[in-house]
Amino acid sequence: MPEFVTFSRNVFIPVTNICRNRCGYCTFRRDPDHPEARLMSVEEIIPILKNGKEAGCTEALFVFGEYTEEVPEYREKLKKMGYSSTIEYVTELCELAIEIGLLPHTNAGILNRRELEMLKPLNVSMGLMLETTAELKAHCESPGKAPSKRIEMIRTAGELRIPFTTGILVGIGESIEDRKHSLETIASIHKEFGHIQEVIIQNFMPKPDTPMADHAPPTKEEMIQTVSLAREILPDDVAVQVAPNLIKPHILIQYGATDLGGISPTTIDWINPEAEWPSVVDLQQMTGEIPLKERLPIYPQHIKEGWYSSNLSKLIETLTDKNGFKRKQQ
Ligand SMILES: O=c1nc2n(C[C@H](O)[C@H](O)[C@H](O)CO)c3cc(O)ccc3cc-2c(=O)[nH]1
Ligand SMILES: C[C@H]1O[C@@H](n2cnc3c(N)ncnc32)[C@H](O)[C@@H]1O
Ligand code: MET
Ligand code: SF4
Repeated sequence: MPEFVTFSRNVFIPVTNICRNRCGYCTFRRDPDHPEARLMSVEEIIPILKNGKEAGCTEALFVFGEYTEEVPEYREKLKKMGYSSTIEYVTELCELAIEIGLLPHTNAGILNRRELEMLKPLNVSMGLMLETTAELKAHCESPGKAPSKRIEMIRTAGELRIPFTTGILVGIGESIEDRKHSLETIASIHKEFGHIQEVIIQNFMPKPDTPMADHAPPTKEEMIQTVSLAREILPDDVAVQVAPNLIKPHILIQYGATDLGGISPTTIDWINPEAEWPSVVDLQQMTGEIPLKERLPIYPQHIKEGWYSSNLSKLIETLTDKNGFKRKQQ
């Protein structure tokens, strides 16, 4: 059993759901002509950030469809808003979040080295799920889910010393051997660069009206097995994260999960909108005798090692205690 289990409080900003990929399991993505296709404006985002700050959140989680610029309708929308590229817009959003007092964590799918370099000074951490190293039908219409591309970006983030979240999506048609190989791949990248803070073992949730609507989700036993495998394969300084709105965490903690990811008092999980966030009190009930500890979206080891830019040092300092966890409010 771990000494404690960690989580963070975030606001989830689904900046755009337009995406060049078409993953078989995803309901986040919308076609550009769909009534729910969106590119959120700064005016829409500011109150969400402010609400989150007031509710005690520390993290602004910005999520995007991937390389939306490859979709012409989106490019025009962005231009009308006054931005020449998505990355330019993301930098402005991150600056806003910092001004309001939240630490940015961006997951915009695949980004190149130049884009990562632009975001590093404004993000305390970034994320990209490896998903799997297997070539699967779920990803046959998603060029950005090619394992080699994902591995390349995770490695580049390491070279740039960006604290990083990655993970695997469990139950999308991969075998146990594939899961093992995916986790070994992540472990070997981490051994080279030391930037991976957490690996999410995310259980696939079938969604209606998707190609994988009738594909069975992983069983509890499979999840236990995969969490155990992750704990065995990953170095000790990497947290194993499970999502407490998608699966009951107690048993998974016994097998090696040490983090419950971001939960939000003010926003929904836009990727799994049907799965409500537990409150902190619910979380404590779920973890039972194991104490909970609130962390920031940058882990203590990376704070200690100074893996953040000077733009972020003041905010990190006011939010942390002497051990690099969230400071208790006075
Ligand atoms: O609310 C969610 N947060 C998700 N997060 C956020 C995560 O829970 C926290 O932002 C990190 O633990 C950092 O604190 C992700 C972050 C990534 O970098 C990559 C994938 C995910 C996936 C989810 C998700 O499905 N739902
Ligand atoms: C942000 C992450 O959310 C995950 N994701 C996308 N769709 C689903 C789903 N139906 N069930 C669980 N996780 C999903 C992917 O792993 C993506 O990378
Ligand atoms: C909404 S999914 C998260 C970000 C990105 N579209 C990816 O799949 O990597
Ligand atoms: S999971 Fe991400 S990359 Fe795949 S379709 Fe959804 S938004 Fe696009």
